[in-house]
Amino acid sequence: MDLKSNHAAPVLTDPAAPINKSRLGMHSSLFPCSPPLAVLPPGIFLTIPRKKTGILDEFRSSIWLDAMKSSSPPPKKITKDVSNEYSPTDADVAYNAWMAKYPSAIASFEQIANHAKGKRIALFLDYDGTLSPIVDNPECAFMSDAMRANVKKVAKYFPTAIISGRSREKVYEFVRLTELYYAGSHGMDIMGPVREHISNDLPNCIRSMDEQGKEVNLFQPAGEFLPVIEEVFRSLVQCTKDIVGAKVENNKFCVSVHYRNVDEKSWTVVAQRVHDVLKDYAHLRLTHGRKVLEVRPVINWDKGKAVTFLLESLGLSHCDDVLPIYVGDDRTDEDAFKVLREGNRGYGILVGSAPKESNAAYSLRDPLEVMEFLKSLMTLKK
Ligand SMILES: O=P(O)(O)OC[C@H]1O[C@H](O[C@H]2O[C@H](CO)[C@@H](O)[C@H](O)[C@H]2O)[C@H](O)[C@@H](O)[C@@H]1O
Repeated sequence: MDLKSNHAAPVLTDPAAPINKSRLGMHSSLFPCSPPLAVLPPGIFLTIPRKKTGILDEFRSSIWLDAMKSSSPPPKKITKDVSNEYSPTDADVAYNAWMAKYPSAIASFEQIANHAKGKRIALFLDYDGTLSPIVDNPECAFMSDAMRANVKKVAKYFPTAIISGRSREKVYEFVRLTELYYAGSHGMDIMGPVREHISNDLPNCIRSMDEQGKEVNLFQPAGEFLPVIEEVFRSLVQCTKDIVGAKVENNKFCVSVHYRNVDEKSWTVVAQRVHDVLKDYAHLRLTHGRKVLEVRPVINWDKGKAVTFLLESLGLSHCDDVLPIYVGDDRTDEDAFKVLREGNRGYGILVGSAPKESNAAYSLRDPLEVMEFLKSLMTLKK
């Protein structure tokens, strides 16, 4: 299949029109109505990108720039006047209204605990900005030992998975806990427990070994894209090398172009260069993360689908007594929040202190609060 074409512009949002799924080399049993995989999301299919020229015109350039600017707002500061008396600003009022809509998962813990009564919790955790603080250098986004210890403890009581935009190998290097399940590349690379009916039905799901030599299922729905992603990674490195502060990260099934350390005046240059490379790849799309442009295959797969897949792999689908909880800070985590909200199954918890619309039900300010929340969760152990 030709994953490269010179007639399309990179897709900025998920377009709708499906094309023949067999072109992706996937077995038809991946698709709906084939029990026992009926809980898996509807088919993984490619979509037809909009035809466009290779020029990032002024209008679209400003849309990119707005999205880039809003992608990682600074944490909320409480305003005090000079006499040190609290004087709420419009921003404070907006923040309080936002907190009323997305209450603190710590302050509302009793409510969460009541809902969890008689249920088995399944925990899903994002990595960057959730378990580790956001830092300038992505190579240095280490989680604290205290956080690692708490994740380890919580995983003793509840099945726990990390779902990250990083490559699975990289996120494992950071977390280094063997008792967890890992999904890298925004859920496009999942290592989960062995479940015969899944590996038998999905050609992109193979039996493999984890670091400890334990048998696992490895599901890589975008496997066919590996060479294209490699090629795009190299092109992006090449074409951004003269932009001071730009950094391109290979996340295996997706590529991150970081502009956190690029002077804001050059953000449009970053956008233009990424656009210039992607215009030749009709089957890649672009999403925005926290001061990062993320290039990924146009397949119908995201963190939400990864949650559904893992619940199925863990034998926790179709169970009324399971309460999935997903904690994440980024736009890509919204897909997972949405799956939980729409299925009325559990809670999304948004990490952050800058008001934004979300499909989450609760919020936590930062990774420190995430750790406090994990400690509280442990009080619910059976
Ligand atoms: O899904 P996640 O685990 O949250 O991964 C999303 C991206 O996280 C990383 O980038 C972000 O964190 C960096 C370190 O704090 C920060 O420098 C960067 O600005 C953030 O966007 C990671 O480097 C990306 O590859 C992930 O896609």
